[in-house]
Amino acid sequence: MISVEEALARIFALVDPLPTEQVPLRSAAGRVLAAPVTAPRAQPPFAASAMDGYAVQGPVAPGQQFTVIGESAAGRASGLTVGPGQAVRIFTGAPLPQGADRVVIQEEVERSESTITLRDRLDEGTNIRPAGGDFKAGDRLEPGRVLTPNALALAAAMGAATLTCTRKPVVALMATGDELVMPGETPGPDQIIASNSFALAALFEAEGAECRLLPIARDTRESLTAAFELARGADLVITTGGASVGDHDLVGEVAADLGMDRAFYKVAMRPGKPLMAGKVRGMAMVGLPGNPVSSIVCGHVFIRPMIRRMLGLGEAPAPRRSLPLAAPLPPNGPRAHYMRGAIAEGAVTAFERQDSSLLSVLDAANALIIRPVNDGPRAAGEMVDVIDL
Ligand SMILES: Nc1nc2c(c(=O)[nH]1)N[C@H]1C(S)=C(S)[C@@H](COP(=O)(O)OP(=O)(O)OC[C@H]3O[C@@H](n4cnc5c(N)ncnc54)[C@H](O)[C@@H]3O)O[C@H]1N2
Ligand code: MOO
Repeated sequence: MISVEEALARIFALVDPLPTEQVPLRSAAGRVLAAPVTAPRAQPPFAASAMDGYAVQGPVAPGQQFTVIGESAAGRASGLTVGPGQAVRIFTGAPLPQGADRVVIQEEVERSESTITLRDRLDEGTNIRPAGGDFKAGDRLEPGRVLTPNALALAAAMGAATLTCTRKPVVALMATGDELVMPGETPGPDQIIASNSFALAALFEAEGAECRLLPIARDTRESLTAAFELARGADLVITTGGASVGDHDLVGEVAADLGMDRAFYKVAMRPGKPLMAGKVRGMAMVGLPGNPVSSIVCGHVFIRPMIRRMLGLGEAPAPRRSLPLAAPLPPNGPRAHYMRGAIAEGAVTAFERQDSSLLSVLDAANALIIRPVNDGPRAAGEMVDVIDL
């Protein structure tokens, strides 16, 4: 058995960043930017008013009077030059007239015909947004980042109608097992309802992948081979179940028959021991254990980082942070233990029941507590690493 770290390194080695494609700005939310966006001009392109009021030449004092000589509105500059004693009526976002160095807001002004008189209390600011105050021509949105709503607005302001993004990894999810039926179907007395793929698809799609749920493969060579056939064209095939040592655990054998180049089988972790990975027919393949919690924990620990690598976001394990324990923990055994836990008031507690079949416990959890191999007993207050769920 190899360590979690070694397994992750070998998983990273199975994939490369995917090619890029052009994506309309409107569809680019959550995508990974793969080429810089460069501003062809500054924003604002001209010095602009930040308020509705009057553009004048300073300094200003209460009681001072100006003659209004014209108007500058957003999208319609005045074309005028403001001299001493002159004012241009101006609105938020409008270009500042030549000669003006201050906008007096209209609340601070008494207007009569074409004369304004400044009131007693004048604010300090100029109320002017300098040209290029937001960004300058040549400023860039750097690639290798996820396009958040804020980044999309910035790209739009730079005038980019189409963005170069990394292609979405296509992940084929293959649940295996004679006992499984789909939600909505009526299970026989000795059947259960398939759940793993729904969590995994949601996790991977949130990370930027496109998931295809294949029909459930039965525990026969024929059915598994047919399912692998249906996975063709995917970047990554994820199987769940059939990974262990039982007589009906055929995923490894069938993958081997299909020419799998195996990177490893079995990892010193709990849950997730019977994990396998390699390449099959040009696709990366990871075989996850069937126990729902095992498959989902492996999804967090291995597959999400793998998808990020395919998206060109580097090679980093799942982010972790350090938190104090709210209750003591017994010593750990020879496998790294990813314990389901709950964070409350800045401290984390492991659930009593840690069996890898318990989806109700996983749903109640908001963290995985990482216990290193052969970690000793831990007292309340000691720091542990956690992955937020
Ligand atoms: N003699 C041994 N037995 C087992 C070992 C071992 O080392 N020696 N390892 C155990 C561990 S650890 C795990 S994890 C499981 C993993 O086994 P498989 O990957 O072969 O998974 P299955 O046997 O197919 O299923 C396990 C369990 O999960 C249920 N399952 C499977 N797929 C789904 C799904 N898509 N949705 C919901 N539930 C699913 C399945 O019905 C079983 O109950 O092996 C241990 N055994
Ligand atoms: O590794 Mo199994 O995943 O402990 O339940």
